[in-house]
Amino acid sequence: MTRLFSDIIVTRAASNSAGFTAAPPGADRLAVKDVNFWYGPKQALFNISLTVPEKSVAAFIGPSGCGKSTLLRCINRMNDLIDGTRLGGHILLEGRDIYAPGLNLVDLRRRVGMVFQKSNPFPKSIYENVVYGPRVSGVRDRARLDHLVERCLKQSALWNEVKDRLHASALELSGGQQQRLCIARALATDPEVLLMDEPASALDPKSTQAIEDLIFDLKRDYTIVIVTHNMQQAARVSDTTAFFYEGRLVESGPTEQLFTHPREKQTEDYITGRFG
Ligand SMILES: Nc1ncnc2c1ncn2[C@@H]1O[C@H](COP(=O)(O)OP(=O)(O)OP(=O)(O)O)[C@@H](O)[C@H]1O
Repeated sequence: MTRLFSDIIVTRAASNSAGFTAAPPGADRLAVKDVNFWYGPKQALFNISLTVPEKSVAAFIGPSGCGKSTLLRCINRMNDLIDGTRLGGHILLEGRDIYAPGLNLVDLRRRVGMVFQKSNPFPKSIYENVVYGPRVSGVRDRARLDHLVERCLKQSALWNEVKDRLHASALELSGGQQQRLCIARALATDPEVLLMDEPASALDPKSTQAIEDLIFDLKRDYTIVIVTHNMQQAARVSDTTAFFYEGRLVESGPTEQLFTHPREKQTEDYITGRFG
């Protein structure tokens, strides 16, 4: 049995000033270990363990309500913002537990960027949207910010469409362009991991294709986790896939294997459209 979401590698090393460690050689970028999660009394995730290799795309799939987005939001501690939530287990970024006491949350969210289903640009210019995070972190140098804007908009394949109107409102962009702008904004803080919660589900086929092409390009530099309802999309963009059902991880592995030779009957029923 080949497993890309392989056994968890937990290695301790001296932490840097931000409370994180350098990646031990061969470590997965991200590891979820025995995670249980509750919204108040309701348990939404049960004993989830998986790993995501560096510079790859992992897709989370499964029927509505199975916990995909909940797990994604645990990876940058977005669920902390909801009263009454509780997590058991560990989520390791470069071998370091992101739920460890004293962890710097601002730094975590810089390192683990997030793109949502519905694009959410700020009501500011294109330029100001991209530089928002770096500005908050204190970057003031104009030349540096200009350079950053160009780099991030190029990385998000938006530069050619907006380079002549960087100071126009972001709200004037099309839905697909706004989503690419949100990706550029997420890239501006130099994340290592990008979380994407159904990033193309509100877009037309052409914009969806643009986002999928972009994900393919971005994995050269970033580790990406995408939640999607669209199984063709998971098959097209991801290297590994994890199938969830009712808060449990049913099966995970290389995408091609999971879609062609699923180990579990439940996975097969889902990917062949028998339920969900
Ligand atoms: N803020 C919340 N408070 C209470 N329960 C929640 C909250 N958010 C999600 N849940 C519950 O947790 C479970 C998992 O939800 P989640 O949104 O993670 O599923 P999902 O697989 O992403 O679904 P979808 O594909 O419909 O987005 C569901 O039963 C849902 O009702």
